Amino acid sequence: MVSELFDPEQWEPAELNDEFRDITYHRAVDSGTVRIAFDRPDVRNAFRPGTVDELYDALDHAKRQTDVGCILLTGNGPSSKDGGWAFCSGGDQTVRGEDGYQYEGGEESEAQRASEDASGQGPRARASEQGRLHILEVQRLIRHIPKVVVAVVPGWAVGGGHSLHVVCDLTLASGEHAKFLQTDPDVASYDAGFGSAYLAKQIGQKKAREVFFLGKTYDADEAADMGMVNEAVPHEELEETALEWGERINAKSPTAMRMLKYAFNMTDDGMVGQQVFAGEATRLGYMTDEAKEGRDAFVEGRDPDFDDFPWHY
Ligand SMILES: CC(C)(COP(=O)(O)OP(=O)(O)OC[C@H]1O[C@@H](n2cnc3c(N)ncnc32)[C@H](O)[C@@H]1OP(=O)(O)O)[C@@H](O)C(=O)NCCC(=O)NCCSC(=O)c1cc(O)c2ccccc2c1O
Repeated sequence: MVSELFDPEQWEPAELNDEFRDITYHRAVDSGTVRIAFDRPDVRNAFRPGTVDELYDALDHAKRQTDVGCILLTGNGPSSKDGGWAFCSGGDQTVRGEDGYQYEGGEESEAQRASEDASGQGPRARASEQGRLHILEVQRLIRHIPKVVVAVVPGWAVGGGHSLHVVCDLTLASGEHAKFLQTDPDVASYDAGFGSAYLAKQIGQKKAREVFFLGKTYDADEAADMGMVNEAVPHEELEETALEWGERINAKSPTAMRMLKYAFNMTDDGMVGQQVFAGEATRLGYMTDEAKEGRDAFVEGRDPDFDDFPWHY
């Protein structure tokens, strides 16, 4: 069983799924939606460095599927130990070293080993001696991926797990079991980027400071009232609803959705936000006959003739 809320009739294993150890990766049978799930329910889906590598690989794979418009990010459950549910409880504190989270011996998955072999460069420093904080790379991938990423929260979203839901485009939460909590300062950590500053853009400065400085736990309805959760639904309906959201999203224009996501990002993302948006504007430009004329003229060794193309206003 993948997860108690997982309906096996709706999903098939995605490429790479069999090679993952700490996550599962599925593709919807009937729509362009994928489901990526933390799969360490007995530790509230805490992530270790290998988990983060797998998450990055799955997201990067999903990014390159041109028939996929929606990514669901969730946590499998419940815990076999106590029946508790979690989206993600952040970095696994048992493998936290002095400079980040440490790989344990043999933690690399088959997928990582395969990708290292395929590079032809021998083992890269992926499973390194260095501590890692590369969940931040995952955050940036979620932020820039040209698809809608939905955090589907069946239980605890805590610490770095809370920050992950913040950076997702939408959050759908279990009415009964979802709980939102920031423990970063309890364990002397701080996500000083999307996890805090961007959260303040979502729920306001006072509330964001309350989340970190008082460390209260919020249920799904409270989190929705605060503006960091889109909707709370009955636990049993969580994944069904998430799949419906995926279908709604996939029915829309891919270009419009991509441009909208980057437009929403741009005001907060500085020059990188402008670059990402502008890159898509360039792509649209490349698709015009006007651009083809510029390219063809160069290739054919003649002056370009733009006379037929208007100066739009
Ligand atoms: C999540 C909890 C609030 C749940 O409490 P509950 O009482 O329901 O459950 P238990 O506490 O009994 O937990 C069950 C079981 O899971 C283990 N566990 C839970 N969380 C973790 C964890 N994060 N790491 C390791 N293990 C965990 C727990 O020990 C129990 O094991 P047993 O063997 O006893 O069964 C509560 O568990 C909790 O508060 N967890 C810790 C949350 C936390 O502090 N997370 C880390 C925050 S820092 C972070 O995530 C982070 C990561 C980064 O990579 C960053 C990078 C850059 C900047 C910042 C980063 C950052 O802040």
